[in-house]
Amino acid sequence: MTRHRDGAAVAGPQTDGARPDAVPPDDVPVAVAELGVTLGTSTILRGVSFTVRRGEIVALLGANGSGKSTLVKSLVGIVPITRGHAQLFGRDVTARHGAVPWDRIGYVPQRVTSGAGVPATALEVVVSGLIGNRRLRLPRGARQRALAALDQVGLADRADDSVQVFSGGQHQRVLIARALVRDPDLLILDEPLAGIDKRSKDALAATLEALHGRGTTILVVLHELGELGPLLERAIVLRHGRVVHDGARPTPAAGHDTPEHDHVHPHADAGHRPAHVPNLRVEL
Ligand SMILES: Nc1ncnc2c1ncn2[C@@H]1O[C@H](COP(=O)(O)OP(=O)(O)OP(=O)(O)O)[C@@H](O)[C@H]1O
Repeated sequence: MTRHRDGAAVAGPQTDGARPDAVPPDDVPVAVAELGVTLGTSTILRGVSFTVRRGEIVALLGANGSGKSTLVKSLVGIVPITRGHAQLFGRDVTARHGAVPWDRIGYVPQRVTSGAGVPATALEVVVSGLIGNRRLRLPRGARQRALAALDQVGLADRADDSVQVFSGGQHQRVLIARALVRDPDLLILDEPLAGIDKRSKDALAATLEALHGRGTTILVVLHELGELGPLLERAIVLRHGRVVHDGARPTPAAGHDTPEHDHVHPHADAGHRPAHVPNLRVEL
């Protein structure tokens, strides 16, 4: 028995108008209902509800500290869910450690290097994405699958290079390849554009566009829309741990969609809003 309407979603009046009730639960990549997270004495997320349907590419936006990373970490079981429920492909990840359907999910965490201090090659790091279920044995064809994943991020020619010499952008692409090597149905990326060079941003945008074209569902945490802006069909905006917008991608105020912009300060962007995004202040 599911504990909330399958694919039930959506907080507040600004929803995307979806009618997910008819969709079978194992066909819904992400369904979150009234999710709350408290860490120590701080309530980080409260009453968060939304659904990501198969094949969607959805941005999770919000200012620093609004709870974006905590939300995706709670979905993949890194941070415990205190209240409400979350399902990935119909599996209740609220329930217990191990409930996350890793065979269908690729996760790229925020700001980590792919093999700091380890003399691993790009291929070895990507192959590690095939290790799971507490077994160290690699499946048949692991090398070819890892090479294909590296090819998807434009690094096939660097497969045998040590990741210790890679730039931040190249590390990010290796980590994305590590997430892609299992051919996931749902890809979750936390700030993949942060601190990477323009070439890697363009490569990432091309990779995500190709994945989206093949039907992969993508949930991506972002500070700035940047190179990914044209791809994004929908945005969920968090503020102080709550969903304040779920629908059309907001248009940032002039100058706010550049890598140089400092997104931390509050501002009102009312004069730059498109008409179809009503009453929305977005701190990007
Ligand atoms: N383990 C923790 N214990 C207590 N508070 C935490 C913990 N992890 C994060 N927080 C707090 O939760 C809030 C949300 O953090 P989170 O990293 O989810 O925000 P974010 O929107 O991803 O921000 P950023 O864009 O800076 O990464 C912040 O105030 C942060 O200090």
